[in-house]
Amino acid sequence: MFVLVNLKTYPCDPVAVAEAVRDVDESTDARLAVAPQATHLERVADTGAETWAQHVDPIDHGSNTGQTLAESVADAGAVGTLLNHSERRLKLADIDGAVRAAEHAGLETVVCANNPAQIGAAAALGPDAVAVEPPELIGTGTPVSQADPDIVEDAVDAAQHVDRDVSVLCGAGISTGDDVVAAGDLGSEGVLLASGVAKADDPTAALEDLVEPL
Ligand SMILES: O=C[C@H](O)COP(=O)(O)O
Repeated sequence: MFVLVNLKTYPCDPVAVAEAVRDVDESTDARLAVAPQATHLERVADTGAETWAQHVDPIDHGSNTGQTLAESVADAGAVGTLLNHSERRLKLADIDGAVRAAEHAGLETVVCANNPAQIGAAAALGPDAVAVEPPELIGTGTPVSQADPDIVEDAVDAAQHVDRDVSVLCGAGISTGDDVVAAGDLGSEGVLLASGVAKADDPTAALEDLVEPL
């Protein structure tokens, strides 16, 4: 299972969380990664933790003030990027452009979507993975795998119908090892989570709990 921890703009210490991700990753067969804010990418990557960007724009080098260039996040040490997160929605053409920009920079891609229909559309763009996240469950602590298991199974079916090479993650409210196991039982190959680790008093303990049953 892939456990991708999005730090959003939570007021946590990104380096401390990254060190916890690195250390727990070494103790499990699961794959762990962390997605800090763009300004923290280099410091986080320097810890040795697998580091992802939260977003890149569908642009090349040039006159794009204030935008995030895929090559720049790769230079900072990121190996992948989220795209179209529920809190950073893009138009379809821009998701397509951002997937191409990320690929050009050598970044792995996870395109987020709200529901199975959007997952099918996202999978058709050829990312490495898609992540289904019902927005109403994000940050609630109520796991999608428990509150809406059908959405995960339907997302897996939708993605496989389009492209069997596209992995499916699920997210929203995931915070325990049981949630991760339930996600896997529904056909998900990983989880995307944030508050369960970024807001934890002890991120290492939270991560250990997430991977303990794997
Ligand atoms: O990127 C992570 C997701 O939005 C899930 O957030 P959450 O784990 O706080 O529900």
